[in-house]
Amino acid sequence: MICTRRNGRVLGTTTSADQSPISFLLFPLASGIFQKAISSSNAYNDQFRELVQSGNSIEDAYWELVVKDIQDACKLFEQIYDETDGGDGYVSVEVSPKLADDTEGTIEAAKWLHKVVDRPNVYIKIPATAPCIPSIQQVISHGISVNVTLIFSLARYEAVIDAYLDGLEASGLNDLSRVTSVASFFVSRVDTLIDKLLEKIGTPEALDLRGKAAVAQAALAYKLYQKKFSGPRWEALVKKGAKKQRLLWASTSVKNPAYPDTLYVAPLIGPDTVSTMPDQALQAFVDHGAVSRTIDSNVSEAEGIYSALEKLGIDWSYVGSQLEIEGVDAFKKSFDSLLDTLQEKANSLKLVSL
Ligand SMILES: O=C(CO)[C@@H](O)[C@H](O)[C@H](O)[C@H](O)COP(=O)(O)O
Repeated sequence: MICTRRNGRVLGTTTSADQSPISFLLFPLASGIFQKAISSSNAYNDQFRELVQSGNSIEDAYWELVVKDIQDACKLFEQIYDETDGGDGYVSVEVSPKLADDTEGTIEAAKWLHKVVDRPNVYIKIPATAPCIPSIQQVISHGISVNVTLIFSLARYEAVIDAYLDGLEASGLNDLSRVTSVASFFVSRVDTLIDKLLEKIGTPEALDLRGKAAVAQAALAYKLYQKKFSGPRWEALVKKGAKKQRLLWASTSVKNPAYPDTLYVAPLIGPDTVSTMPDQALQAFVDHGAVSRTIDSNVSEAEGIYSALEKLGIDWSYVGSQLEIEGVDAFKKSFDSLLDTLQEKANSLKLVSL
């Protein structure tokens, strides 16, 4: 397992049981990360001052700063991208979360970002909300690589895979090897919500299932991945160079301190998976984790847990929608708070904002 750090922050890692060498994959630039960088340093001051003084609104200035950062990061990772023939070395940048229910707006924003960043190793990050599923399909069909984020349920994950396959098929490209995607499946938040529901039920059986739902669902997601990326439909795309849409585990830090600190990393290791680990999860894994193929080592147990939860009255579709609402809301809040931070920066630099 190899990880990459910038300014002391772990950008991401991949773990795999049967691929060697294993290389770093993804630099996700989310608005929260950018906000931290901008508020805790003066590194952006000159560029920001120039942008606002030349008439840009705060939000336009944000996009200019982001595009420049993403281009720089893409350059940094270009070698990995080239060496792995476009398998690794991506940088991810998200469209505005305000567009999460706007199909057309998301398509336009993704095309714009892809055009202005103008680097082969950029992922345009789009949420897996129902209105954005057709956006993902369209964007892929234009040959743009996508990080699909905020996936919380198996049903939505299947729609995401279908959007990728449909998009590749609709692209009309003879060489599909440069159109790639990751599907960001969120893990720990599933337990956070389901544990609360189980505590409400309160029976010994329910309480015993706490802390098991998220990993079980992730294992079933991997089973679905294996099924969808095999068979005649997939083989026809492989002939044109198509690459599998890799499963990316997001939300991997443990939220309940009673749980093992590698709970959302150690059992989710398998070929073609990506684990995005914050410092806390990474340090725990480096300290006492072991790399071995675990993701499909006990699928029948995962199926048993999934259906036991259903029998207890846990509605997986409710869980998926509720987490999606909360996830989109958190992304929007983070984006708004980033713009507030930029406004404060403009005030402190005594710039007149528009
Ligand atoms: O959005 C993606 C990936 O697409 C995530 O990597 C995201 O940046 C972070 O991992 C998650 O937001 C962190 O989740 P959590 O620990 O706050 O539950």
